[in-house]
Amino acid sequence: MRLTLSLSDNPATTSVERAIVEFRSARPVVIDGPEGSALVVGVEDLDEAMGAEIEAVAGGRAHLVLPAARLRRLGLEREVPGRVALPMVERSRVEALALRVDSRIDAPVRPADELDGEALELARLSLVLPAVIVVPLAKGIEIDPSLVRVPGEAIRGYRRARAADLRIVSRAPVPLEGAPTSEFVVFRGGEGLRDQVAIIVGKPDIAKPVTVRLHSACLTGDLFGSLKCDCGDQLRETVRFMASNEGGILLYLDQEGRGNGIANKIRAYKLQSQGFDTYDADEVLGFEADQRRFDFAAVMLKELGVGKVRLMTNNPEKIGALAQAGLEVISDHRVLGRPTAENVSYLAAKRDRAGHYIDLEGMLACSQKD
Ligand SMILES: Nc1nc2c(ncn2[C@@H]2O[C@H](COP(=O)(O)OP(=O)(O)OP(=O)(O)O)[C@@H](O)[C@H]2O)c(=O)[nH]1
Ligand SMILES: [Zn+2]
Repeated sequence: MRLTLSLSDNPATTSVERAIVEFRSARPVVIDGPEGSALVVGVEDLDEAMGAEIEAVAGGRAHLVLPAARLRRLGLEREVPGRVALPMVERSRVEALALRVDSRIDAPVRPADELDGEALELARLSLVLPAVIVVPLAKGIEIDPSLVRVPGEAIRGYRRARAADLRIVSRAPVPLEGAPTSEFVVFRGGEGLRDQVAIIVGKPDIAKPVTVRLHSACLTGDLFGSLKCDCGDQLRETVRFMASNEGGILLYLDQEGRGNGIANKIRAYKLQSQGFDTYDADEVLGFEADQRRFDFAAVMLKELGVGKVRLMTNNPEKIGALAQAGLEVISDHRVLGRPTAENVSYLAAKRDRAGHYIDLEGMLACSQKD
């Protein structure tokens, strides 16, 4: 008898998720495109054995793909990702080209093709360093049939498909300090299968504009009170404000490190300890200023029945994303943490380089009064 039960109603999304698991486990995957297929592996995972295997199948056609941000840091003015033929650079230099601050590029860089771009997107979705080795596969070449294959097109459409698919899987009251009437509502189906959480504080009237905060996870700041950012203060101040006013909804979004993941954020912190600011450090690693998308937050709010929001934020991107998704957004409420010696330059960079509405002088004056 043949089992006909379908494993998924969306095979494209499923194949991307399998590819993410493989990528995070340091196993190569095959991306299929209209022009052909390629074997792809993250630079982070390139060890001697993997390198030798790649050389065996590559026949001189393997290349290193780097995002535009990284190429800029290597001294090239680029708007699009680029590729360097691996036979032109020593394998031992690959990691340096992907990561090292003092690295220089001395081989020709050609524009990446569509499949190269999809390989980089897979690395980003997998929260590994966005630097990949791509090996175009010659027609008819035999490869291990247990390797996971994913259509490139599915990678490109993944974030959008996932956002549309979020569903509530559990909810329960969780009394919080200072906000005893709070409920946690867990959504499943986000990017990379990461769960997203809505915390309903008090009893907001959803017929009126609801006070809302989209809060991207920050392990160091939210949980440990890191002095490098303002996240912990913003989180607690938001809950306190909602509890002592008409209630509200806080979306706690699994977007650690502006969506780059905790490993890349701590890599960026290491670079910051060497003098790079928050955006430059991310650029060295190959990330543009902000990886996050907030369209799925609008889906969560709509599922909770919310149509009008009063958004607590300083970030114009969040305001734009919710408005774009069809929510009515009032955005006159800023959330200011405490400026510290360690976070003023971070706050100034957000204001000057990402256009966040941060009145740093006002914050400093306030904190001196306290
Ligand atoms: N990559 C990177 N991420 C950081 C750094 N410092 C903080 N973060 C992350 O930045 C994000 C901050 O998110 P939010 O608190 O939502 O803040 P925001 O985008 O500044 O917007 P608002 O607070 O709403 O004004 C979290 O995901 C943090 O983990 C850093 O130096 N580098
Ligand atoms: Zn933080």
